[in-house]
Amino acid sequence: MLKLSANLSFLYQELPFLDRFKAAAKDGFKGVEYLFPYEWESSELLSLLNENGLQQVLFNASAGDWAAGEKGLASLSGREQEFRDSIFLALEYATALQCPQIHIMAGLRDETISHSAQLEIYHQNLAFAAEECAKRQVVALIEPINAKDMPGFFLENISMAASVLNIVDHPSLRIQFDMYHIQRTDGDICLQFLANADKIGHIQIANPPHRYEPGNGEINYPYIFNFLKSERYSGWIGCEYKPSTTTSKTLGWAKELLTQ
Ligand SMILES: O=C(O)C(=O)[C@H](O)CO
Ligand SMILES: [Mg+2]
Repeated sequence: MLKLSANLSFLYQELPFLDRFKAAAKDGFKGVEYLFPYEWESSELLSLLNENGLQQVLFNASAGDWAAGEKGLASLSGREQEFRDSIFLALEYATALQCPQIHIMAGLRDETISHSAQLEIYHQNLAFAAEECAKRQVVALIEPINAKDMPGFFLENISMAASVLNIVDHPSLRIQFDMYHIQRTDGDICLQFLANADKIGHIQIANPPHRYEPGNGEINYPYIFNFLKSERYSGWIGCEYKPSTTTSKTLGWAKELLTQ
């Protein structure tokens, strides 16, 4: 059976953040994910998870100065210590929230150094993060993000993510396969999934062109869900979409999956 997680940074934005846990549980979600937990105490977040019978599925390691446009630290020259500190902090939260995976964003291409030099930094930082994650039974995830939404993002497509995993070669490092980004960058969602199935740790969904809910856009999600069932995908599927109306009204497509 497919397991859906509510991404609370995207869904239920009609509510204050801490109220979104209850709303997600009321709609039938058993898991939640979101961008960053760091402005709240982990004890407060843990109480909300427990009160609402929810599992924390994923959150991101700090991505640098997000408000100033930074998109991760993992490939940035001269930021190695900050990167390591971001992993230690993420792992403290992951342990407290019993969260099995963290997403580590690559950062933007730095044109002041060569691509290969930046790639080498990325590999080394990910090897460090994977090793630290393994000590806590946490999986580190990397996600290719489409260049139309995030120009200059260093990890630009699924084949680059696969090649990074081949080089770093650590069992605690896997791909966050966001179908919205895959569709906008490469297409061939099912074939890309099959080619990389052994490397995929987490899936996220939204429907192009507007990043709306599955039932509203160009990807045929009923076909994709049947495909994932036939492939016996057993990880979580994060609903990381922009609801086209209030969130609960966009969940018609998920009724069967949320009531199982
Ligand atoms: O935007 C996405 O698709 C993500 O999953 C990141 O965590 C945030 O940019
Ligand atoms: Mg995503």
